[in-house]
Amino acid sequence: MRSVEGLTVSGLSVERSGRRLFANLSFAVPAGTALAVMGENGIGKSSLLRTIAGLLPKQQGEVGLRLGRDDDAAPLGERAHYLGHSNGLKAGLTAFDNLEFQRRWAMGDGLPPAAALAAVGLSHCAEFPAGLLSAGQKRRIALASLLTAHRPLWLLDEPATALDQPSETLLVGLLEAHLARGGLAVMALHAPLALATTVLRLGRS
Ligand SMILES: Nc1ncnc2c1ncn2[C@@H]1O[C@H](COP(=O)(O)OP(=O)(O)OP(=O)(O)O)[C@@H](O)[C@H]1O
Repeated sequence: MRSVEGLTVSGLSVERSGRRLFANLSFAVPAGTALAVMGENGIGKSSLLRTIAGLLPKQQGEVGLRLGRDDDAAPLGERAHYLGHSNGLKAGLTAFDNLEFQRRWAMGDGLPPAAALAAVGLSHCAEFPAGLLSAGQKRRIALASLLTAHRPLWLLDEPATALDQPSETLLVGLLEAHLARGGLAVMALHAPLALATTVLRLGRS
């Protein structure tokens, strides 16, 4: 596959527990665009995202992120945010402290926690322990963490889970701003978002 400025996946094969999920999968996600990975439960959407993030081994193939920047040679995982089904929040820490922790852990050069909370409309929850927040509020805190460190590739597994319609609109706004800055997104989705995406539909081989 011809290399593009963006994410390139070529000839990817992944197995879990000895069962092949997909083989020889190739696609490209140009900078400034989003890819929606769709398909039935258990088909391998999360596994694909985790493989791109470097969290799961691949049997064959290549995954590369080239953006024409100085850090092109850096590990992809250091240039990506991965948001899985779990929000990755520490229940006993406040919303603010969760974001501060994640910002430091990612050596973040993005928004400070107060601004990230404001961006997802949760300034009033700053001092709440994350464990006491509602499911949708937790998801919004997880989305706020994307803003605390500039990373070009967002790997989002069903990012709209637990979000009400206004929050889903907020998510789309965050994505649009990220893509407008030349970022990329690969998302596992069951229902399309109100956002222009290319669709990769995984099926049984
Ligand atoms: N830790 C694991 N060990 C072994 N097999 C696993 C593991 N996690 C998932 N699998 C298997 O890998 C397959 C793909 O799972 P995956 O979570 O990638 O699917 P998915 O398309 O994201 O599903 P869903 O829409 O339900 O979230 C499933 O058959 C699942 O049972």
